[in-house]
Amino acid sequence: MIVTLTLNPALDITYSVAELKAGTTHRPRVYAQAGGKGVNVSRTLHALGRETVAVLPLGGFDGEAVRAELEASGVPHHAIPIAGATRRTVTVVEGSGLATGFNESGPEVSADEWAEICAAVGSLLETAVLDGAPVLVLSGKLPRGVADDAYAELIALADGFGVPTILDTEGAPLLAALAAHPAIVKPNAHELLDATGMSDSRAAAAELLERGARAVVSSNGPDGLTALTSEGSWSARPPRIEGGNPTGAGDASVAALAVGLVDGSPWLELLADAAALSAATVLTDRAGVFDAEAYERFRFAISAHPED
Ligand SMILES: O=P(O)(O)OC[C@H]1O[C@](O)(CO)[C@@H](O)[C@H]1O
Repeated sequence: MIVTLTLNPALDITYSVAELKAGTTHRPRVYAQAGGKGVNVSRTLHALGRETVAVLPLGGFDGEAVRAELEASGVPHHAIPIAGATRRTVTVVEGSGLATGFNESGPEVSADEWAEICAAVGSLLETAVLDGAPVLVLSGKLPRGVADDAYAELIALADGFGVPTILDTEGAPLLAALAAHPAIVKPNAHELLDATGMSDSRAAAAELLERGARAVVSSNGPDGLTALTSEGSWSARPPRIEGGNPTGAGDASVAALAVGLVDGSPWLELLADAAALSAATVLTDRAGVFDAEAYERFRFAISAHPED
């Protein structure tokens, strides 16, 4: 069982246009679906036939739309009602594959709502532990009202059940979480440099390891993924893709990392799979949706290699 938690979910809207031209009117192709990083991870895992549940606070009109879409698409979920209104995230994707995002900041989560979220995660993990070896995935930006050490608190909670965590976030919440020893942190290259204030990715990943992460996997778009642990470093590069939609490609790699953690896969296999799933996600118009045929092809074509 892979439990994902998206503290600031969204009604994810994708506008596909040939080219974005400021100051003009566009008539886009539109997709609207439940989103936020952890939701995309659960959607991917569900499509892979893996057991998952997406935990998310929901409120307001768009929160209802998110809930209805999750019901319709069959992604297992556990919603915690909140007073604030769930946000929208809008991505405009051009034919070239260039994606421009507009991520609203989202609602405030009260202290009581935060306590309910923690209790829900705790009881899901407690049950999941009885059924096997679960993993907890923590993804995305924190909502207002929740302290920067929220992820640290959740990692400690999971640790109490012996459950490893994968964390995909940025900035202060990422840094605050490291001392709680997440099994894997997955910042993208920009977030990695931004969090550490460094200019070299390898040194920045080493810094996160030094501060407590057990493994650092950084994603760098078409350049692929690099993992760093105390045992070594490995990289995998996806095939070159023209066009598509890169939104949610990082979430697909987190889904693959979670599967690898559950299965106990070696890093070479795990990274190659993450690069393949993420590339197969770029090929589709929608975040959190991958091209199954391409995924099978890429899995055999991509191999990871150790870094010096
Ligand atoms: O939590 P944020 O960092 O604002 O990211 C949310 C967004 O990220 C995505 O999951 C893509 O990774 C979008 O679907 C969108 O909902």
